[in-house]
Amino acid sequence: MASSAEHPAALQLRSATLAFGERTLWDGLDLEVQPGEFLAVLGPNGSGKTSLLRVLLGLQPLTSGEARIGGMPPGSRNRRIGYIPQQRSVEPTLTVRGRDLVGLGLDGHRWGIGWRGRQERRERVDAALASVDAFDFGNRPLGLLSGGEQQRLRVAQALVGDPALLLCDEPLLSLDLASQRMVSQLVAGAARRKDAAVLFVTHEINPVLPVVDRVLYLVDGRFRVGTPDEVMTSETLSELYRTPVEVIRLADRIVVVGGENGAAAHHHPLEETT
Ligand SMILES: Nc1ncnc2c1ncn2[C@@H]1O[C@H](COP(=O)(O)OP(=O)(O)OP(=O)(O)O)[C@@H](O)[C@H]1O
Repeated sequence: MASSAEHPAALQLRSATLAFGERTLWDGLDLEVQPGEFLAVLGPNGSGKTSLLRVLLGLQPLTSGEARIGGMPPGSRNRRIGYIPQQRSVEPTLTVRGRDLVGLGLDGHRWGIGWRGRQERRERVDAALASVDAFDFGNRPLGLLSGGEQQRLRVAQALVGDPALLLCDEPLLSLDLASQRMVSQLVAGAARRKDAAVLFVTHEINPVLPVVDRVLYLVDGRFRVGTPDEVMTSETLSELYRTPVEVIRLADRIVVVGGENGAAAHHHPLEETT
């Protein structure tokens, strides 16, 4: 559906440029993401993926161009944005419970006050825990949970406020392959049910391939947006990396080989195929 004043895109960038001093991260980026759409953001280290999320969170102004979230400037509708940070393990001694972490996602919402508010809050946290299948370990201390379990709780925290846009910053890092797939499916399933758009920054496309609608691939100031079939080709990646890169389809996986400046290393093909 085309966006309009009544049905604004979940997110819109027009001629968006971000530069730090002499260094331009991306230039003239036009992008529209519709409610319910899942966009994977790929690119090597330093290509500006996290900076893009910071722009959308209203933490980083664009150098030029325009950004809109649900038709509004970034920063003005942050309550309708869910954010999943990079996976990192918490201290084993951390005694905060999973459900308390999820509840933080509701802070600032109107149902936080009074008995009725507390009741509604509990119901929402319960529903979010159930949606990521974390009910069994929601009462256990965070520090005693596995990385995958912790990340499921971060997904629940991001979803509990009913976001229209979900920003995920490499939420799969350091998870094993099974957990990577599970977290990707949970995010995509929950977002589709609620018609939320997803921007999913990832080093590896394979765990999200079954759920991705389009890919934004950033390399050294250049970028390409399209379906995985359009972007994840030898031709397109060779253009983006400015060196021969070969993309091989193996059943339902994409393997990237070659590339002198790190295309293949960035995709960890060996790790992915073993
Ligand atoms: N506020 C800032 N001032 C100056 N340079 C910055 C600022 N924020 C980010 N950068 C630089 O911009 C570049 C892109 O950073 P960013 O974190 O967006 O990349 P990334 O694609 O997310 O990388 P990674 O995959 O390593 O997380 C980096 O070289 C970073 O040092």
